[in-house]
Amino acid sequence: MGEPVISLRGVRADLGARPVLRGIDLAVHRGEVVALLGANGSGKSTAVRSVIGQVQTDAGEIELFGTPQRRFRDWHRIGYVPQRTTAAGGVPATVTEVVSSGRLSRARFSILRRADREAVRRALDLVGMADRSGDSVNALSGGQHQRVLIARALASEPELLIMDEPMAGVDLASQEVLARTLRSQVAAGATVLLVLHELGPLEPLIDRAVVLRDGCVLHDGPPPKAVGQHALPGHDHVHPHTTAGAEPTRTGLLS
Ligand SMILES: Nc1ncnc2c1ncn2[C@@H]1O[C@H](COP(=O)(O)OP(=O)(O)OP(=O)(O)O)[C@@H](O)[C@H]1O
Repeated sequence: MGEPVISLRGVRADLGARPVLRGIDLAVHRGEVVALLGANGSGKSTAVRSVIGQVQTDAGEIELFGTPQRRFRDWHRIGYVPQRTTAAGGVPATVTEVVSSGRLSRARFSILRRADREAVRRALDLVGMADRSGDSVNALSGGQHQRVLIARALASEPELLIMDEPMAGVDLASQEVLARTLRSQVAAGATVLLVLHELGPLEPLIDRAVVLRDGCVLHDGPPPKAVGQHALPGHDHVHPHTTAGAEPTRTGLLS
């Protein structure tokens, strides 16, 4: 097993008066694909947002690539795809502009050079959106929009990909593109942490599943065999969430 890329030990987080993470242990090793599963409100998004510093934790330790999170600076090594709350953000940006913003963490002085523009182009190619590069993101379908957000995360050529429900509300064709994109990232050695509502088409990729219930780890091991359409019974899915956490860490990761 490779070295831990993500390590959470005894992580607790209260949001408002509510204990949302109640002592989470979670390790993701280099090259692993780990699914974080659990019912609505079990704390999955809060857990991944605590990993990238968007939720302040109240206890426990978080390490990224072996470095305590508070000293970690290499945020370009992480690509984050937030939970999608709307089909488009309402900002009149083009597909290229959105994907380019994911490259800024790599670019010196925030100036995109040729190599950066090529990386943006590669990311767009990977998700099959190169032909839409000049279009406004507001003109895209939900699935296409999600592909753009994934391209944005890939633009920094990250070693670790964290995706919060990448398949939610995504049409079948886009799901296939996303599964193919992930496969190619994994084949190239990426480490992946996925928040999932159901294993679905990503199931063959997943090495291990961590199931949360009520802010605690209920299971850490082989992915549960498909239970109907959903990874867990009784998983009734409702969105979106409000922004959590008081003072997020400045990471350059986009939410
Ligand atoms: N900013 C906040 N303030 C207070 N409570 C919050 C905040 N954000 C989330 N919560 C609550 O924390 C709990 C866990 O939320 P979280 O989004 O982490 O769950 P989840 O497992 O990702 O759920 P889902 O499947 O709906 O995405 C929920 O009860 C949610 O209402």
